[in-house]
Amino acid sequence: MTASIIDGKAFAAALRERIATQVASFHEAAGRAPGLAVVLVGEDPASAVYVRSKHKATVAAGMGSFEHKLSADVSQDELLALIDTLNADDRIDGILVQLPLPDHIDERAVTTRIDPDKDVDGFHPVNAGRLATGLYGFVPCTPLGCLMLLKDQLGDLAGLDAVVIGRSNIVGKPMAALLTKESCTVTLAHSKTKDLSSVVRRADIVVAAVGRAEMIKGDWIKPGATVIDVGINREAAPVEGSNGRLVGDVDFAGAMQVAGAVTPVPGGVGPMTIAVLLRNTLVSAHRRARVPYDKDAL
Ligand SMILES: Nc1nc2c(c(=O)[nH]1)N[C@@H](CN(C=O)c1ccc(C(=O)N[C@@H](CCC(=O)O)C(=O)O)cc1)CN2
Repeated sequence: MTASIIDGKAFAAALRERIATQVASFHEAAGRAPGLAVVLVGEDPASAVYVRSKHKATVAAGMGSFEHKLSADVSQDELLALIDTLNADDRIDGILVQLPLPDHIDERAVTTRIDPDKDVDGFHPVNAGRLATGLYGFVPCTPLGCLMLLKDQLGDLAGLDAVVIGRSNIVGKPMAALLTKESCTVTLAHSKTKDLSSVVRRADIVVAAVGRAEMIKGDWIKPGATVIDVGINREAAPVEGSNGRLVGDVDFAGAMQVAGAVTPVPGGVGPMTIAVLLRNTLVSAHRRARVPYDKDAL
């Protein structure tokens, strides 16, 4: 059996096109474009690439992009003061501080300073609480992107057995909450889970978000299962000066022999993160300007 490959890159491109159409309608109705502020602290090369991609995608969708690049030694107080300014700026509907932050800055202090109603990353405890209790709020981009791919692949998820491997606040926990909301039977597995391979073997849906290259083996997968690989791990470069291969948390070749469908790395979940960020920003703009929007198109 050979699984089908879930093309996250194509799905994300189509979502960004639908968003651009709705941005134009919003602009007409509200007299302004939705605005996204992205804050980058320091020079982490991967973060710089992601922030550049966010800027390009924001502008391409017709939104206003407000970039703030701060030096690696900026103080926490200066960063919090910038967030206060962005919270008060009416042109800005969404605020995102790129993670990871330098060690001297407390990530929790930063994410909780963002106005929950502009928190398009969905990392504020108020939004985590809203998701956990079934209230309307912002959902973190990566897990919401995974859910969109799963629903596109499988339709109704009710009654399916799902395992989420990894319990981070950014991916694992919100993913488990989203799947619970879809009436899946959810297991949230982690580094202390006993006999992980048996837990994975029971699942119709596997979401791997552990951050360990190719940890989930092909023979752990239930035949026909849908596998969503959130991991982005760079292998050591084969020759000095070149880039190592990107691999996910799942042994892709092994999973392809058994699963029904698998997301690749790259080109699976990753591109959904930025497309959903635009979606959350557009939704925020509509809510803040009290302009109704077409939920089904997003
Ligand atoms: N404030 C936030 N910080 C971070 C988030 C986040 O959602 N909010 N997520 C990640 C980084 N990230 C976006 O910020 C991101 C990661 C990966 C991709 C992506 O498209 N990946 C490509 C491969 C890219 C490559 O070649 O390296 C893929 O998987 O196809 C987009 C965005 C951490 N920080």
